[in-house]
Amino acid sequence: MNIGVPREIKNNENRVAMTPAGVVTLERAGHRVFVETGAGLGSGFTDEQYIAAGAEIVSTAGEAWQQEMVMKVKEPLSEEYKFFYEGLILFTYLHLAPEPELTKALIDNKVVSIAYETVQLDNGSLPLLTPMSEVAGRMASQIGAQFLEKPKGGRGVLLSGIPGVRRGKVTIIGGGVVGTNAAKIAVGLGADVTIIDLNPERLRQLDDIFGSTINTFMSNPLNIAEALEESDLVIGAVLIPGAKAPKLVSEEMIKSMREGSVIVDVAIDQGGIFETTDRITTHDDPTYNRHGVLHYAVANMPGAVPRTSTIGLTNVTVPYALQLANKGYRKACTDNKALLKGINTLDGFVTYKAVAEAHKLDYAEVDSILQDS
Ligand SMILES: NC(=O)C1=CN([C@@H]2O[C@H](COP(=O)(O)OP(=O)(O)OC[C@H]3O[C@@H](n4cnc5c(N)ncnc54)[C@H](O)[C@@H]3O)[C@@H](O)[C@H]2O)C=CC1
Ligand SMILES: CC(=O)C(=O)O
Repeated sequence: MNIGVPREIKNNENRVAMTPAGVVTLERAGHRVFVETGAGLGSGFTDEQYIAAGAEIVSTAGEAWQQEMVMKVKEPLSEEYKFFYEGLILFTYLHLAPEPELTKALIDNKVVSIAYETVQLDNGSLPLLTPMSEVAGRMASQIGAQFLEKPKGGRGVLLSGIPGVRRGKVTIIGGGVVGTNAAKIAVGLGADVTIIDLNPERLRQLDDIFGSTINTFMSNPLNIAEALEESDLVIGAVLIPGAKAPKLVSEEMIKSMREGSVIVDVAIDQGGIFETTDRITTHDDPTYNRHGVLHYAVANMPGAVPRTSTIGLTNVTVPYALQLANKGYRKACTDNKALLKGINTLDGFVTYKAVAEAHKLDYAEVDSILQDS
């Protein structure tokens, strides 16, 4: 199969969908990889390294996009929709629930879109989301600590406190991969950490992992409201796979927070869990102030640490890309049910229920389309 790897064009998105090591894996299996010139530079991979690995360098995005399968990191931006064509296999993060226009463009052009974030194993885990959630979770506490500094607009709180002065309070809503990794860093910084989750079993696991270094609470509006009133930093880390994030924090709750507190809505890629994170920010201009609270809502946080992120991402995506390339998407997805769950649009239909519900579009069972065609 011919595989294209375009350069990412989102603001400060320095990751790339394939490393030279990934090229070697695919090339040895008999596939050709076409990398847009300069695509790897942000992650420290030169064109020469790709050529040495067996890739062909193409000078335009169009040439990378005209291949049978395109691998990307972030969802295509509107200026990339013109590259869609019927039957294109697009393997990337998509986050379609908050993206009606992208969903429509994929359907109209009958793209076979396979979203990294909905590839799901039988145990419910999301193997192609996990490494980036690890990165974003760890970054969330680091970023929150930074924006709590006065010159950055925060209330001037040092999360660790010092002897004689109390520690800063961090509340993490959602105790999955992002939440756990955010907690690791926040605990390491010496903060007073609370994790709120809806799943009692998950709260038990967190209690086992962190012991008395954290507090755990069941997710309900009262517990969230009480935690927010006294938090310096709140991290949004909830996910319902494929669906729009639930708005768990109301504008009233934000108003109850102290001036200069910070929220980091990691779940913004699925629409965000705060009523007031009604817009996505960028690494260039990452925060805005609402009711005296600094809001950070960058949807591609790992793009800021591309060396770590690109390697972490491709470690997990390349084995799935190899299955798609070796067998074609129909057989690969029929043989591997985790990959099948990744298909969000096919033959002009939305095949992921939560996405269809988010846009009030007809939903078609992916199995039935694969059988019919
Ligand atoms: N902004 C960015 O750059 C990035 C964003 N993300 C996003 O971060 C979000 C979280 O991802 P993961 O941690 O990997 O998901 P996960 O599935 O590991 O964890 C989600 C957690 O939310 C909990 N949850 C569900 N409903 C809840 C509720 N009503 N109240 C409290 N907790 C609830 C679940 O029980 C689970 O523990 C996703 O939207 C993901 O796409 C991930 C990586 C980068
Ligand atoms: C998960 C995701 O969207 C990202 O890493 O940018």
